[in-house]
Amino acid sequence: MASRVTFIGAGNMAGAIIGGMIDHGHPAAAITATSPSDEFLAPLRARLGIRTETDNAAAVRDADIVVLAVKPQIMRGVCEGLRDALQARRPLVISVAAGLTADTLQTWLGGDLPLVRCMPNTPALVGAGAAGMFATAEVSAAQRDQASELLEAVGLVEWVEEEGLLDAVTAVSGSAPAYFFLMFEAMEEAGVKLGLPAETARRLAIQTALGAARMAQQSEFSPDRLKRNVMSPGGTTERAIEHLERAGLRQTLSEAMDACAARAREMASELDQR
Ligand SMILES: NC(=O)C1=CN([C@@H]2O[C@H](COP(=O)(O)OP(=O)(O)OC[C@H]3O[C@@H](n4cnc5c(N)ncnc54)[C@H](OP(=O)(O)O)[C@@H]3O)[C@@H](O)[C@H]2O)C=CC1
Ligand SMILES: O=C(O)[C@@H]1CCC=N1
Repeated sequence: MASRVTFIGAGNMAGAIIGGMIDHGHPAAAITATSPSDEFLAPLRARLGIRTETDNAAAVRDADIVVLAVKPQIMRGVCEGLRDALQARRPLVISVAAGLTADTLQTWLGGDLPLVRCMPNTPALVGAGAAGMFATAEVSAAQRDQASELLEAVGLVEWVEEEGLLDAVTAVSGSAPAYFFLMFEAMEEAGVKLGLPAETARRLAIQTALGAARMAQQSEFSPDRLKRNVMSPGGTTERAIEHLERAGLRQTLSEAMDACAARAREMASELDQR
């Protein structure tokens, strides 16, 4: 029988994982999502066939897995409201919140629950997610497998053995779809300046990213070698890559990712009011 999974919060991230799970064959009737407003839940219920609830504690009473998917800033109230129901049932709890440590979450939840911290990303919606996962000591091997299975249904899963590394995962994959979307915007704008219709430039840029990603994933060669294969000596790509390197693309990306990970750490200390 499929695990009964309850999502606390039904926004962008929960919606992406739920959509991917259903596409991958998880029965919609075994998925529950909660939100304060039924007005928001009604279309989800109609579109996906999942169960919905406005009462978080009621929604976890028969759950095997509970995914905490609300904004970090409201997580404390949500956890405290769930504490009794979760302590009574002790399901596997998976938090997808950025920058909220397992210690903080355990304190809010009353302690000692099997808790996995997960940093997923929104391409889970199309089955191409990438998630970093960290298991606390309370998580059994079987529960770790359960968490893997859930997230593998919507993409790649990488476990880290040090919780702090989830901040690096946030920089490399959790926040990173936005870096690529920014690049699509910029390439479309540049393509238009070069005379292409916007739609044509957008389609070409996106398809190229998809092709490059698939090649990098399937090839035996490193990204550097694949890059060099495109660069004919004295040709057009060489000119473009020289420009990107001179303009400091690597440094800019590195600084952006440092800022991302630093913000996750900052959020952890801002929100840790145990
Ligand atoms: N978006 C992303 O790409 C990623 C997000 N995350 C993490 O996922 C979490 C959710 O982010 P995201 O999905 O973007 O945020 P959203 O704002 O899209 O979703 C949060 C949802 O929680 C609902 N909500 C608010 N209060 C409650 C409550 N008391 N009980 C139940 N549900 C409630 C909100 O409803 P309403 O709108 O009505 O308030 C909303 O539907 C965050 O912790 C974030 O760090 C992690 C990785 C990637
Ligand atoms: O921007 C954020 O805080 C969340 C976490 C990772 C992606 N979105």
